[in-house]
Amino acid sequence: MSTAQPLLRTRALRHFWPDGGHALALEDLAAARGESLFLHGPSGSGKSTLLGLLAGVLAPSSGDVLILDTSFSSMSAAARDRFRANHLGYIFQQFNLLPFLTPIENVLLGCAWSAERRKRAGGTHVRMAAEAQRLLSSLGLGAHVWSRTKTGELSVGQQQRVAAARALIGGPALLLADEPTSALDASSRDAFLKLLLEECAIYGTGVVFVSHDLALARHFDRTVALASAPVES
Ligand SMILES: Nc1ncnc2c1ncn2[C@@H]1O[C@H](COP(=O)(O)OP(=O)(O)OP(=O)(O)O)[C@@H](O)[C@H]1O
Repeated sequence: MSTAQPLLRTRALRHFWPDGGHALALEDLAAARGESLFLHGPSGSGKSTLLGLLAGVLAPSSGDVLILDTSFSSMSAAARDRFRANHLGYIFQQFNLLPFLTPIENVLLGCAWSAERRKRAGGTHVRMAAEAQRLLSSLGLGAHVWSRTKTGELSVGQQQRVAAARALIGGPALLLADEPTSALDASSRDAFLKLLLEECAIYGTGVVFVSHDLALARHFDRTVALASAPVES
């Protein structure tokens, strides 16, 4: 793993929820640019919590998260939003797409808040739309679906592809994915993951992919396990 260009590092990271019931304590984690990590653990072990910490939408109780050598704790809320828009893509478990927009319109939202991402996606509306189409095609969504169908009318597997393209457009440094394949059968899941990781490789995008399904681990450079038991504060 290269130390010259660290993608992410965590330092003594701990997170306690206000009710005090559960906590996350993580051994220090590091990933190089372009590296793909598979994060697994049973339900309730803190996978989504960790993704929230890595995305800077949750502040840790103690310890620190650094993305591209930059600590979220050193940033104002506005700077965090900007940093996230520029460098992070997120695929949510429920996709969080806008159902009345077309797939292309949904994908373009992925770079709507970042001039850097728009530039990397081509800069002009025409070029960005072409890049959105390329991504959707590469991720297995046929041309007949792109522009005319409302995203809410697509199947789960098709929506998953739109969500992935939205997260990837403009080449974020880090893609965070929260069980986006849980509704798919095994062969569709494997095919989708292969395509997704190929696109990440094209962009040089590193990945933290969360799942409880260990069978998916073989697609990734490295596996990180979260323990099931809550830790003591
Ligand atoms: N907003 C919250 N307030 C209080 N506790 C929370 C909150 N969000 C999560 N937790 C608790 O933190 C623990 C870890 O939750 P998290 O959603 O991170 O687990 P997970 O591994 O992603 O689970 P799953 O696989 O079921 O999605 C759980 O015990 C959960 O109840």
